Amino acid sequence: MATMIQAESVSTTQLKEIGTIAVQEIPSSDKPALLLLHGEAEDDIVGIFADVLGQPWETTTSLEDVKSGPRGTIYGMRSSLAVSQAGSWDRSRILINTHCVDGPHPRDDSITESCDYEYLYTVSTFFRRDVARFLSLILGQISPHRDLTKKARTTLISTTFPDVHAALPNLDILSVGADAIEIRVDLLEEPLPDGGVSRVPSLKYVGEQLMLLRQRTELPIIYTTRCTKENGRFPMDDPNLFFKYLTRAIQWGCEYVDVELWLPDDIRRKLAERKGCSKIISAFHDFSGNFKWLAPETQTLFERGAVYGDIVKMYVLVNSMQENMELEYFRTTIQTKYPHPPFSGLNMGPTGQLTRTLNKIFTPITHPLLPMIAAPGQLSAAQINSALHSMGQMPKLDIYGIGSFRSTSQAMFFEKCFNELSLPHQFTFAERAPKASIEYILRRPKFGGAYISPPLVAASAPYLPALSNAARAIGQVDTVLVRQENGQQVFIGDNATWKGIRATLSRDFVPSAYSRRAALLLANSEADASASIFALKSLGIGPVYTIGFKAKGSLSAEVEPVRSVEDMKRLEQPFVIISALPAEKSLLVVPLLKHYRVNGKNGVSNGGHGMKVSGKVFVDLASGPRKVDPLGIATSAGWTAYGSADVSAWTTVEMIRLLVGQNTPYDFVQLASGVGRGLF
Ligand SMILES: O=C1C[C@@](O)(C(=O)O)C[C@@H](O)[C@@H]1O
Repeated sequence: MATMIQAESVSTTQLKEIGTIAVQEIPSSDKPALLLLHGEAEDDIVGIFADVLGQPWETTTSLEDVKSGPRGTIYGMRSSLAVSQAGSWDRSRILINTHCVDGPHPRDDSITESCDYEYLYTVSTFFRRDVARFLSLILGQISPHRDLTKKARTTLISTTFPDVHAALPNLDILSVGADAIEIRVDLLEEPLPDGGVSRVPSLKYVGEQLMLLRQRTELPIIYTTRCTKENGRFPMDDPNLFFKYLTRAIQWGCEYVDVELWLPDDIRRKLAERKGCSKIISAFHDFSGNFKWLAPETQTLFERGAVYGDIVKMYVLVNSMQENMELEYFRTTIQTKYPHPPFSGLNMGPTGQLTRTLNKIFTPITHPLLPMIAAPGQLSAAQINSALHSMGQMPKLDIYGIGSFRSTSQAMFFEKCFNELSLPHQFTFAERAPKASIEYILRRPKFGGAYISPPLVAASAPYLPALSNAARAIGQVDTVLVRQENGQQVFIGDNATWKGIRATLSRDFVPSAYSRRAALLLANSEADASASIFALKSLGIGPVYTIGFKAKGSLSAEVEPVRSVEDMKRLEQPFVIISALPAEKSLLVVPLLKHYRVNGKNGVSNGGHGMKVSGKVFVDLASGPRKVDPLGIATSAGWTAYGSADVSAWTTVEMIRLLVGQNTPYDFVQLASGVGRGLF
């Protein structure tokens, strides 16, 4: 069975001898079993889902075929046919209703109700990465919540648009520094034929608004139906209205669903039972001005929220500084008593702004480009950072970019990002000088971290004794972090490049698409390929065949060199090809791309037995001028192709997260580079 790398942990006690790397068995049932319902003549979506999943697919007219067919095959069926046979459906597969919003068929909510999930899409502009994100979440193959709970501080941007269309042009800027984005469903204003707006937007309207937002952002979405008593517009006379709208949010694959604490227990329980991979934020707001943080009932409120909440949020309107002190006392005592679930607590109103800077879990932020603030006293990310700095909570650090001339545009991006977020840090770019220069920079008094491009060979840097698991296994450090351990400052050598490669690979494919499939890797040396091997192994890839080098290090298990045409003939068909060759050798990959070309439309080829098999992925890590265009050739041969600009942008996102704890959307990195698709 394939092995998967556990790459997250940073070990500061293990020194950098080539030790064993932590591995974890991939669950055997990692190929999901799905049945997709689709509209008449809209079965293309089944092929796309299957392609994203890396699984074969079939369309059928009978549920009996679906039950007896291979589990790994994705089945598609016209929704009208499924409805007539629904009585005999045994729920042995995850049932997803797909609906084409700009297609000819009206959406039938009764079909949605009988399905586990619903996927809404447009064909006029299609977003394959949205399919990958939706499937990865509902299948539990990614966990944004788990990732966010590891961050020291998290924020959410609360959008207050009556129509999401208005947000789209500025979305990348709005979301710089945000870890999640909130859609205030209660603030959406659905236009009515009579020129007015509906009191409660219809599910159809809400679904389409959510779809639009999700197509344009990679941030986890928080879906909120705020009630009238808590500064929202959702009427409170019928709690079932909340149940209906929040259930749909789960079916649409929202990462977070905001569930107000006043809702009856059975509604909150049923939502928790159905939440699947979505997370619940238990929400409580008090605008009375009489709330007491230190009253015994306040702890009870937290405990009630914690029953079904993955996060408990308690926000109250205050008038005095004293109440800020009381909240901070409550925060410390409650999280000492109950470290889980995380507590997001703050005081609203101008007096409470201090607590908006001290809260560390999902602090709501606003942005000058939003039409209005969502609640009294809300601050922007930049305002919070400035306040934290002035209170001594965010000391100024010197962050370095150490590298060659080629990477100076990355340096400019760091500067832009610091400015946009009002971070107090100083960014300095240092040209890589011989030998001791990196060690010298590390010893500067305010050294706060660095990225190093091209990366440093870990074994050549005795001044970096602590390495992350990834840096140790890959043998290369591209990011140096400064952490406090037992009151001591420690430098940690980390590697962000493998995460950039992994993020690129999983942009249009779910992680399980890679599991147990073969990969082909071309490079001049093992060092050039090791971040790719690590990324592939983290996705549970099967055998990795190499051309140009033989792997000998800690990542060499299941990595085999291809030395001859005979070897080539017995190779398993590769699902992914990565070229880590320099630009001038790029053309060497071309015959392979053509040999393993993907036949048919959209990279979907017929695999025999009436089954259609899925497409493949090509990544070219080379940058600089070249004689041929491997990406163009790959695309026309049916491959889904990515270049070094994609990988670099994802790597930059990861570096900024590691070095200054801020989230910058991939699209913002692309945008700020100002040069077409690429930064570097
Ligand atoms: O719950 C909250 C917090 C909030 O009310 C605030 O105080 O910032 C803003 C709302 O959009 C969000 O749902």
